[in-house]
Amino acid sequence: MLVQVALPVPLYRVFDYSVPMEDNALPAIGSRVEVSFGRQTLIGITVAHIAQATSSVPSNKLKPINHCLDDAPILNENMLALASWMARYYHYPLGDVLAVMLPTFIRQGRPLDLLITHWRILPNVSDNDFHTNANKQKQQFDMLKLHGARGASEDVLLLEGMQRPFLKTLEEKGLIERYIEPKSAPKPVSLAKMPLDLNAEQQLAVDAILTAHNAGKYSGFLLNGITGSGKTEVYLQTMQAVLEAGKQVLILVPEIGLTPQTRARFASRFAAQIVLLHSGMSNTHRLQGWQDCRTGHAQIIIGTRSAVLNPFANLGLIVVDEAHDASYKQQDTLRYHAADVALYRGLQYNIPVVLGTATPTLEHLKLVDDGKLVECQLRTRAGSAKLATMQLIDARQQSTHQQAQDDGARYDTGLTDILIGAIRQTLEAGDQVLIFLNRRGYAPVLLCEACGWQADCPRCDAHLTVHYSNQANHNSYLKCHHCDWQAYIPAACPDCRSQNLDAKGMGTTRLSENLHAIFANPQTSKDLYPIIQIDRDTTRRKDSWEKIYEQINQGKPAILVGTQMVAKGHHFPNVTLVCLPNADRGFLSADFRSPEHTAQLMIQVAGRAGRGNKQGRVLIQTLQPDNALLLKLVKDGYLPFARELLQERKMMGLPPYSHAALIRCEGKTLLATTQALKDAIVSLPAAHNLAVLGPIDAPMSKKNSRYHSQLLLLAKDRNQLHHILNQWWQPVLALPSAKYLKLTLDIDPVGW
Ligand SMILES: Nc1ncnc2c1ncn2[C@@H]1O[C@H](COP(=O)(O)OP(=O)(O)OP(=O)(O)O)[C@@H](O)[C@H]1O
Ligand SMILES: [Zn+2]
Repeated sequence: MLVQVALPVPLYRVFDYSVPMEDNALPAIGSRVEVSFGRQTLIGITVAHIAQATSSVPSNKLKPINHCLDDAPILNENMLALASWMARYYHYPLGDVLAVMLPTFIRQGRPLDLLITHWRILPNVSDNDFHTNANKQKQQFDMLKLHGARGASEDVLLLEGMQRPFLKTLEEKGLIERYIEPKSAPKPVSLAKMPLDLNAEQQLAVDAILTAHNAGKYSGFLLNGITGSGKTEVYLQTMQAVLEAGKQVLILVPEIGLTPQTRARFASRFAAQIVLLHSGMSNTHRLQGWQDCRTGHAQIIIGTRSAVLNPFANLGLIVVDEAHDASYKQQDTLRYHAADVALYRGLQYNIPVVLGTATPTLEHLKLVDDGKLVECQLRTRAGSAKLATMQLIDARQQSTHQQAQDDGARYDTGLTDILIGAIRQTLEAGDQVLIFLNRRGYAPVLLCEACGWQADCPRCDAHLTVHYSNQANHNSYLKCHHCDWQAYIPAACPDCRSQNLDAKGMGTTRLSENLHAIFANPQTSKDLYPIIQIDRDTTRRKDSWEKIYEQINQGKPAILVGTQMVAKGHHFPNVTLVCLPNADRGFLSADFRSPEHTAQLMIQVAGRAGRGNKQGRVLIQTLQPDNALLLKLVKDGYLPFARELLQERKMMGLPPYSHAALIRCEGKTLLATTQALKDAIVSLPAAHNLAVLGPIDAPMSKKNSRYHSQLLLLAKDRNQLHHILNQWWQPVLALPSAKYLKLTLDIDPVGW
């Protein structure tokens, strides 16, 4: 007998190896083996046993495995089935699929059992054990103290800023100790807090999901509930029954929303083993989390996209929160969509899968129409909160506020007087204001007023963003938000030498500055209200988002200025006014998906208003107040708007009424990338109901000094599309041009 091994190489096949005589048994299917591959040594997964006679490799060419790494399979049938389904559906090599699925340490062949060092404070040690001059030690001691009697793992402590030498010193002084936490079977989950009384619609949703759970059947649900309708409470009460039945629950959350607050929402309801899985974790923790899912130690698993690829001992429910969120689609290597994979896994385990959102994607609405998802609607806000009112402000007719500069000249703040009046009124009433601007930095363009020169990225088809701050540290530079290229701000125009360079447009930093100028005390120029900027620049540091979060939750009047980071599921009860000074631009974009995505973002941001006891309102400042789509969204709300878009897509035969595959080609010149796609089309099987669009230059065709062309296949029938790709895609990758170009395939792309 031989073993067939899936190896992490970009080849669409598995490899046959023999097993040395002295090995007593064949490596089990699902276990890791180390093999020689060319001149490399690789670690792969055993996926089958075959008789030598059936191998296509002649026996004198067969190589033996070096050794088997596992006594028992690390991947069960369920996981292997998942891998092979993903390989088929996404047309991606099996070995590479497995490489994406597995934690780094598993791929590197490390043992499964990790011994993670924990540190804790010894009992009877108190603050008095420190001398006054041991400040730094005391500070480190206090950090550990925050973790209570159980302490925390070394990894976590180092991440928080503790330093190893100090841990050692404190240990030598007999103040703290290290220990290895024994893993015992988790205790049954119990309630830490009483559930809320559900309203009728919430109850219907919980009942529907639990009916599927009790029957042990797969069922996909779209929990379509407006912002603040209490979807979380539906998750919690459904989870309760599932956890009490001794099953695990997986909750997927968008990339950015994964803050300690997410954990706290679940930890405050259940006394349970909760495991967090996200991209910022160390390899040690990723492996530990993977093991905890696999052994059943983890009872509630909260994770971003890739958590859906984990092995689970006894999964009972999957929740995909904010299911519309773009971060669920992986945009490189294996381009999977976590919500689609979640549905597949639900089928595998015969369990319910809940996709929760206030702004369902058109794909999910179509699945409801097709009877593939059961829709549960929550049409009102939970508790006493009311949905905020939405109002358009015509920025063409309203004058924008002019602010005087030190030299007396006036500049335009980009905010209409109506908006400023509403902000002032809200602050004076003791409430908070949220202003949404989806652009970080100071300004999106640096322009020469004399000759029209603009500062562009030398590596991308994009303007450089001006990062500029008036504050003391004078940190000014130009930066490309696509490739991170940085440059100094030139003193004069490189083309015409004019010194008349001007930053055009508005980023969050500039808007915050304008707000300082407008709302500060005119005598002292001190802020009367804090202005809190929330974007990737201000939350880069580990704990900065948490600090901001705390400050907001104190509830004092403040102005929050944020990018889409603030749109995602946050609950700030004192925000009563939400302003969108120019969020509606997306309705003008050429991308047919842009209105859908823009509307989702607008509704999510708007949904942050009035979640507490006071009525909220939303002001949308626009230059296109007659735009039919915008009017529909504001007047009728998201669902009727989405239904209208869906109707348009149907008429035009666009997804979800057709199925798409996007082929991208990346190379040194557009000529080469376009030609490669033309060569590829030649072998495309002729088919009815298949539209071939392109090759065309990709949007932003130059990125990071590489050029991109693309080709789109649109088919009426999904099976037909996959049938064609099965015949066509692998030969395309074998074309001569594919050797020096990068060709990728994206199934169900979310943008093109
Ligand atoms: N049945 C209920 N009775 C009273 N209050 C409730 C009930 N259900 C939920 N709530 C409260 O309503 C608030 C909003 O709920 P939640 O954050 O779950 O909304 P959501 O639907 O997730 O909104 P979003 O989509 O905007 O994130 C929370 O403070 C929650 O405690
Ligand atoms: Zn760039």
